[in-house]
Amino acid sequence: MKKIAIIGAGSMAEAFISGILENGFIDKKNIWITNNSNQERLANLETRYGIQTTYNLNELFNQADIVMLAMKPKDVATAMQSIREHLTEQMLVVSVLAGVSMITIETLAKIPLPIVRSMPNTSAAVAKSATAVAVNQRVTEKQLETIKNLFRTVGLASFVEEEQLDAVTGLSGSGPAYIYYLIEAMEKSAVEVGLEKEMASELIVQTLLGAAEMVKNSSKSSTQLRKEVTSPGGTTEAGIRVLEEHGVQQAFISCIKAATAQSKKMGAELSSKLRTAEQPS
Ligand SMILES: NC(=O)C1=CN([C@@H]2O[C@H](COP(=O)(O)OP(=O)(O)OC[C@H]3O[C@@H](n4cnc5c(N)ncnc54)[C@H](OP(=O)(O)O)[C@@H]3O)[C@@H](O)[C@H]2O)C=CC1
Ligand SMILES: O=C(O)[C@@H]1CCC=N1
Repeated sequence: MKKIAIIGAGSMAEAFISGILENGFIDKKNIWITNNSNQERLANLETRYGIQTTYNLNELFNQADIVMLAMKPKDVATAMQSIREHLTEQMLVVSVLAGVSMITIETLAKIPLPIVRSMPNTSAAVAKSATAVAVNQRVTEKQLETIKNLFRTVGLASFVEEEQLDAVTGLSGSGPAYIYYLIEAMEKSAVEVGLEKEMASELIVQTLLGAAEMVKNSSKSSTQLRKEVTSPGGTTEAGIRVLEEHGVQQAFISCIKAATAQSKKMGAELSSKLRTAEQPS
């Protein structure tokens, strides 16, 4: 049975744990987690999921097969400094960090390691993450199998080139937030057009699920499916005209480009900081 040690106990780590436990891929006795200092958060996770929490790094890393890095990118250098003496070349390091390259992680670890750079999303909590994964050349065939199983336990997982991960981050890593933003707008408008909140919420969710299933299962493009809803001179046409007038589609395109650029920027800033720190003064 695999043991996983998770460093960082925030939203992404919790979504992952919840998804893993739902499918029983790793037993809760073998899911270990730590954070920086928020003891209350660890106690809460322990109570809710029955997983193991500790600030004792010997206990955390003892016989760990997988080490998951789940802190914010800005905290990775400090975190790696405290954990690196516990890492061994046999441990598979799985990062979910936006923007941070495998080379940066290896530089911080100071030892050669099998590394997986992934970009899941918080829908891992309901086993519906859209995850993209890149691996370095030290990852063995057996570890590759483990990774496939791990990520497929929490949703869909595709292997990509590392260069593509910033774009994946802008698209599907941040993606749930764009959809929640749309839902927020639909909820507000539902009340304004006179619908009761709870009922409107059910209609919105079902509409999104239905549209997603249609795109997934139909041979028609999303454009074609949209056109089929839009009767000439009808309600949809009136609504879409307003979206077009406000440049909503273009705004979404710019949004995904901005998020992609931010992922690249965070990674570049971190590696430039590391280079500066390495230079002799
Ligand atoms: N949220 C999301 O939708 C997604 C996030 N990600 C990536 O996941 C990572 C985590 O994001 P998220 O869960 O949202 O972040 P959160 O801010 O919710 O959680 C960050 C966690 O990291 C811990 N931490 C900070 N410094 C250290 C340290 N030195 N040692 C150990 N733990 C530390 C914090 O502990 P404490 O509370 O004690 O300070 C906290 O538990 C990020 O790198 C992000 O890019 C990827 C995909 C989606
Ligand atoms: O906002 C962020 O930086 C993280 C990465 C992808 C989703 N959340």
